[in-house]
Amino acid sequence: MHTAVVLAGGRSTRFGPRDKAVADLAGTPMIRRVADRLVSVVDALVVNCREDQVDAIDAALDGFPLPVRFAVDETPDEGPMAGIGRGLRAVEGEYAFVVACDMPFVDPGIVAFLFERVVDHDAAVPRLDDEWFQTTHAVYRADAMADACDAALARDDHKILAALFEVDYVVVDEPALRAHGSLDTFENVNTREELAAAEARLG
Ligand SMILES: Nc1nc2c(ncn2[C@@H]2O[C@H](COP(=O)(O)OP(=O)(O)OP(=O)(O)O)[C@@H](O)[C@H]2O)c(=O)[nH]1
Ligand SMILES: [Mg+2]
Repeated sequence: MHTAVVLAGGRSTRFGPRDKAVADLAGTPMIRRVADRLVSVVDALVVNCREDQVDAIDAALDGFPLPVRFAVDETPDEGPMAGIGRGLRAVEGEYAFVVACDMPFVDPGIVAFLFERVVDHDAAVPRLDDEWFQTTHAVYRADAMADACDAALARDDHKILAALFEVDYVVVDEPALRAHGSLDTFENVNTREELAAAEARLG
């Protein structure tokens, strides 16, 4: 049983007045594009967001073929790591792929490979040459990482790496990632300009 946890609890401040999670990207809400890319590699979807986002996201996911569950932030605006922990608590299986709602080119081949690499560990985290850990595009053992998130938050540390470094993680490097899919998987849409660029690529 593999789950995807889609993080959508941010305020999209660089994007503008509206929520990028449900922004139209070439005719499809962004979060729906992310979800649709994952149908072949997971069995269920968990969406982490604020209460005030639920109706719009639920509408965007209307007719999605897998079970969808919402994991609403108890306290909003605690940062993405709090969202990861909250989302992972709602996961039923052992492992979950955590992904930001603004990664519309997420590659199922790479996701499947991360699920392979995480076996016997608590996390499989991509890291490209000369870049930092892709913690919002990683597979986690749900209970271990949720515990690590709670522990970090309890000491008022909101950094994702503070939680990650508490668990047994493996780094998945660029050559391995390239062998399993397109690095476009990590592209994320933060601004209107990036939305236009993504739209252009989708033709
Ligand atoms: N639950 C929760 N998720 C968050 C929070 N902040 C960011 N996220 C999510 O983390 C992911 C990466 O964050 P960003 O790309 O910075 O998105 P954002 O914070 O909405 O956008 P900006 O306001 O422009 O930084 C996105 O999927 C966000 O929805 C938060 O405070 N709580
Ligand atoms: Mg942000």
